[in-house]
Amino acid sequence: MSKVLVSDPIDQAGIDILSQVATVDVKTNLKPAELIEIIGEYDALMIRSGTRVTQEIIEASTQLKIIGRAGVGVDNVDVPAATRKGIVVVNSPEGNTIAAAEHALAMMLSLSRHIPDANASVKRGEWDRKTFVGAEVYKKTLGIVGLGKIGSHVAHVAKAMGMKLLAYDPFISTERAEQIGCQLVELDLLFQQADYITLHIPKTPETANLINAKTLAKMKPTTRIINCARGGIIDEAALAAAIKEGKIAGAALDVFDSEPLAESELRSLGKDIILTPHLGASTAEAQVNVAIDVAEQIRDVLLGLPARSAVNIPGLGPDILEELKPYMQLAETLGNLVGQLAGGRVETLNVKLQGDLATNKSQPLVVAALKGLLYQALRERVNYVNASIEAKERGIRVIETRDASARDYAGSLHLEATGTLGTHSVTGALLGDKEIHLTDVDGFPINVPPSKYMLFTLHRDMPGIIGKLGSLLGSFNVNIASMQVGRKIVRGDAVMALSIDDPLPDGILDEIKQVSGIRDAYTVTL
Ligand SMILES: NC(=O)C1=CN([C@@H]2O[C@H](COP(=O)(O)OP(=O)(O)OC[C@H]3O[C@@H](n4cnc5c(N)ncnc54)[C@H](O)[C@@H]3O)[C@@H](O)[C@H]2O)C=CC1
Ligand SMILES: O=C(O)C(=O)COP(=O)(O)O
Repeated sequence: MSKVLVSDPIDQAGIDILSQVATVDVKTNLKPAELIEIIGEYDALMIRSGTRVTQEIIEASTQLKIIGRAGVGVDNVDVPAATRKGIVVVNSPEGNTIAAAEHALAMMLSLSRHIPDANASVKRGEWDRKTFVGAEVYKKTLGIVGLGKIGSHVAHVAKAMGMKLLAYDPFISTERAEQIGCQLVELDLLFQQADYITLHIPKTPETANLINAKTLAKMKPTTRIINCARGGIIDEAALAAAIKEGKIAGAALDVFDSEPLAESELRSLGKDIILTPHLGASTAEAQVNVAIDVAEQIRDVLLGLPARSAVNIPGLGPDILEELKPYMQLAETLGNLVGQLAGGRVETLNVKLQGDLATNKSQPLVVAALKGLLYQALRERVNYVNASIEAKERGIRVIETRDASARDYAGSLHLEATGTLGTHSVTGALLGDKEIHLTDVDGFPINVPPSKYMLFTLHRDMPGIIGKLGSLLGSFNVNIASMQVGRKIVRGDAVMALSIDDPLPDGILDEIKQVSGIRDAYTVTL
């Protein structure tokens, strides 16, 4: 039975799902050294933001197949290191959207009305109505940095509160922003005009320290900043200084450069700052959502099925996966086949998407073809996660072309591998949307479903050759399940594709190549 380590608190609903397929150990607050010591036992790791999955931890794993982040941000996981090791990293892109957006909105209103400090003062026995005079958000300008899932929900609610919305997000269109009721502007303009700035971006090298002394200087003395995205997007020392010097009015922070927040100037800024301990996703509803979402993906991967929200399988979202699933199998089979026909070291793989496939998102199909191509060399170590990296490290050049006019089949895939031993090609299509058929080998038209053991010959199309091959195989007790010849002209060159019931015994391939008229022969295991 597989073993799953849950190293941060997650909802029981997730544990229940994992328990269907695995032994689940919940061990929270592990020190890095403790995690390194035990990670070798586990097939899956489930975390939230509390566990840092570093390169050392990933390298110490020996059978880890999946890291599941019960939340959105995967900045606490060394994703490139996981990718190199073929470990799929999944998250829950939508499970806590509402929770995080509502926390940001709650922070904005709390900061405007000094609710935390006013509450604390009443609880101390005071009745101070002067100190806590606030500001309204109605008709104020909210600058949203990052108009993704959380930013969009914040926009939706803020709009209903009568706020004017500016947004900065270089990856979304003006039309989309307008649909959400936001005016897309440059960052500088947002900094200059916003009364409230709320951050909803991932932490990346581009966004680290986005709010710093220089950008803070562009803001109005009445500006309030809300960060429920990630620590490190704000330079905390610069922010504390700006609030102290009255350059901006205040800030509400849920996330910090280093968590838990250690000694910090931020704690000394009174009612102009609100600090919460990374609570954005901490609602009962969100925790159930993310736990189920991620546990289901871990369960699926442990059962050998694909994950729906893998962050390190390029271009493979759930909708695309659904649409391309049968073609992924086709691409993988063809990659495996052409790799075996080419033998030796493959230097170039041409991937041609034909017919309807020419209009599809091709990246997953290319990855699947590479996975198939590398299977002989890497066996189970190659998967959708690391196939592209492994190919790159082996110097395999991938050329992708499209031909929408190829109409023999609704959609077909043509792979051509050139390596140290020459060039070979295969084409395949799906019949009835499901069944894989090989439709061409080395330029010769055929129509056969692939089988586990196959034999291909390149020969001269002449009488008697099929009989000779048949009796030779028979003398070695090899049973032929099906056989088909593909030729372009009568008595010219031809290809024979045979499905056989068992692997070809040693030595027989050389004898086949000696048969007069047979120029070459290849045995393939799929
Ligand atoms: N405090 C908490 O507990 C929680 C925090 N989060 C954090 O909130 C953030 C946003 O989450 P979602 O909205 O779900 O993600 P999302 O992926 O839907 O949206 C992020 C948006 O940021 C934009 N973006 C990326 N780089 C940018 C840049 N350099 N400048 C401006 N925009 C940029 C993207 O185009 C995208 O539209 C993430 O960092 C996530 O980790 C999420 C959930 C809970
Ligand atoms: O989902 C996210 O990105 C979060 O920041 C939530 O973090 P958490 O799971 O509450 O530790």
